[in-house]
Amino acid sequence: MSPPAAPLIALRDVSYLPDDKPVLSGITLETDAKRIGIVGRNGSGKTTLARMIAGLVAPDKGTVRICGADVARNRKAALAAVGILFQNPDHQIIFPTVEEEIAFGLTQMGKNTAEVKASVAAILQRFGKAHWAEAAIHQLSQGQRQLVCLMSVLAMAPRVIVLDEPFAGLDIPTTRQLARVLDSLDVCLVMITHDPAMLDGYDRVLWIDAGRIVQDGPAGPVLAAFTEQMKQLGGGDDLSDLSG
Ligand SMILES: Nc1ncnc2c1ncn2[C@@H]1O[C@H](COP(=O)(O)OP(=O)(O)OP(=O)(O)O)[C@@H](O)[C@H]1O
Repeated sequence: MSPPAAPLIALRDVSYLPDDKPVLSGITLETDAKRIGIVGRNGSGKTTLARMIAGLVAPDKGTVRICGADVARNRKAALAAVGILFQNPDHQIIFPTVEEEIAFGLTQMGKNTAEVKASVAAILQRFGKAHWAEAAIHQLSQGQRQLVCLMSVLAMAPRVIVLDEPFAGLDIPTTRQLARVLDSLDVCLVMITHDPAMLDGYDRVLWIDAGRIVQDGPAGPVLAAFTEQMKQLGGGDDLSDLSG
């Protein structure tokens, strides 16, 4: 009998304490769910958690494994297991043309020149964007640049994709088009958002506050409780959270 497959996502008692400041505390999440949402107020730790799941931030305590790989320590395994899409495509893009940008991650994974070329062509073809290959990225719109980032991630065929508010700053049609692309993907999506509607139909939602999980469960009840509390807080006049 073969050993049981490792969970898609396994965070065990994870904490992150830069300069002894608890940004994340005691986060545990073990799941094979395909659609996971993360909600929470500004500064609650969502982006830090996203970066940790993607292996870009190492925990000070606990372990983060994606498909069995310790993503902070094994970067090559991390690249194959998990991809991340940031809110602002300009924080992700480093190359001047679309094909160079998509090729980068594939090269990092150790693929040879022919494999990289074939994968870049295949992903552009899949999205009907073969004509973008040599396009200058800075001449594309923000939505188009976000699509380049998504294609770069998908070309690497990760099992898990972390999305950190991927629609912020995009117009309604672009948001809906990209959301449909994401919905159609047979991969695990971990979506961070301030918009509960984006998590409609999700399997599981984590609500984090001050770096801790305050609720973790099916989307319906967690989002209802979260929305209610956000409305209550928004109804008050206390701006102390925003004081510098
Ligand atoms: N390396 C670090 N050193 C010190 N503080 C940090 C570090 N990383 C994150 N923080 C702090 O941790 C808190 C959580 O930040 P994070 O960006 O994860 O929150 P967030 O929930 O994504 O916020 P937002 O919704 O506003 O994007 C912030 O106060 C941030 O300044």
